[in-house]
Amino acid sequence: MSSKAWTLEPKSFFAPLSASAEPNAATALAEGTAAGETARPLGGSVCFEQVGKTYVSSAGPVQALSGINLKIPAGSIFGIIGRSGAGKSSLLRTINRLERPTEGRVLVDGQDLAALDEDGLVRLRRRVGMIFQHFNLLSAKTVFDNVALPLRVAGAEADDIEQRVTELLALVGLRDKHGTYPSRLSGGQKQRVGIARALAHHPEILLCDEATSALDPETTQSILALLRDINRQLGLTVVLITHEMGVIREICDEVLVLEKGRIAEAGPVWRVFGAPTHDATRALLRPLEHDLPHDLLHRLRPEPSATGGSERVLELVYTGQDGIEPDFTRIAAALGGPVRLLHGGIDRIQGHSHGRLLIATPAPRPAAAELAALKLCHRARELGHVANHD
Ligand SMILES: Nc1ncnc2c1ncn2[C@@H]1O[C@H](COP(=O)(O)OP(=O)(O)OP(=O)(O)O)[C@@H](O)[C@H]1O
Repeated sequence: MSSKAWTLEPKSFFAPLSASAEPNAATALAEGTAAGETARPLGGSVCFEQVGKTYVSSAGPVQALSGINLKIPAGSIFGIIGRSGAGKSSLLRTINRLERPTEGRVLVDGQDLAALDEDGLVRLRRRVGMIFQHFNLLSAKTVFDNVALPLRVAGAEADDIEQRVTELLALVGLRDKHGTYPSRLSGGQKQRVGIARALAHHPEILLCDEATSALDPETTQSILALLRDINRQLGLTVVLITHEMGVIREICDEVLVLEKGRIAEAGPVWRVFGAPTHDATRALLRPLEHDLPHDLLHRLRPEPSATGGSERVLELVYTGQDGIEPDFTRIAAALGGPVRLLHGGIDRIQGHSHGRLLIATPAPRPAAAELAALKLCHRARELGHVANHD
């Protein structure tokens, strides 16, 4: 569990993940905070009590959440996973009341969000920052103005805005980008601006909706490093949705698995990932089971992309028996479509082919087992899907 204390942890703690441009920039803000502000009372816990959410759509009611009872401890990094449509965003968005539950209650530090009036809602949104997959920056405004926006809306003085934005840009490693427009930034830099903007009002909770899904693996690592530094140094609760199980394994303390709007299982990551008890969790964890190259693991999803354009990833194993050899012409013919070799290798041992190949194909059929039945390999299985524009 993350420490909620304001004491700074040893720098070496950050070493493995500190890939940000200014790796321990969070320290600067924490130190600045300690000098310039009074420490806040510790906060940032979230409690869901029997939460349900039913949307009314033209096609009829859609039950997105049902019977959610859960506590997110203050100061933790909490992951929410589940298949597409499981209710992850609906649940996350109840924490800043972008969605209102149709049943039950959501409490932030014991305060029932349903009871908030308009002023209370404004205060809540300052306590709960949010970052998004596509960053949601204003393209006609500079980095400085994007980060300053929530402070301006709140009526802050120009000097205070200048000081806070400068602190925030140092925190996220973008000191030299004040006057740059978003179109001139990389994806990782845009997300850093999004993080700085979300932290403008010293929130106690940071909600992250697929915050690294649009980023390459290396940039993902640097954003995760930043989120973890922020969590450790500022004591902020981080609640994140991701399709990338590696992200959960890397930085989360606890994880919730949602399945069809209900809790499949929840608990410390070591326990849920170490001994999953629900089929939905096992399906989500399948990509982690394989010894895959890092970039491929990062892109692998348990299901095809909802918007189309993804390829199946198949593992073909050769054990040297029966003279079976990798034959791409026959494999492509069996799949009825093109095949890309992603990874793998074959050794020749006393004239027999041994090894493993990972291939990608847009062909939805046949099932992996049929490739073995056709003697195109000894064993085959489907590992998941990758978007072919990745
Ligand atoms: N505004 C809405 N009106 C009607 N139905 C909705 C609305 N928002 C979400 N839903 C439905 O509620 C269910 C849960 O959606 P939600 O976006 O919370 O799932 P999710 O797990 O975040 O999915 P994804 O991973 O694809 O983003 C889905 O069936 C979705 O179609």
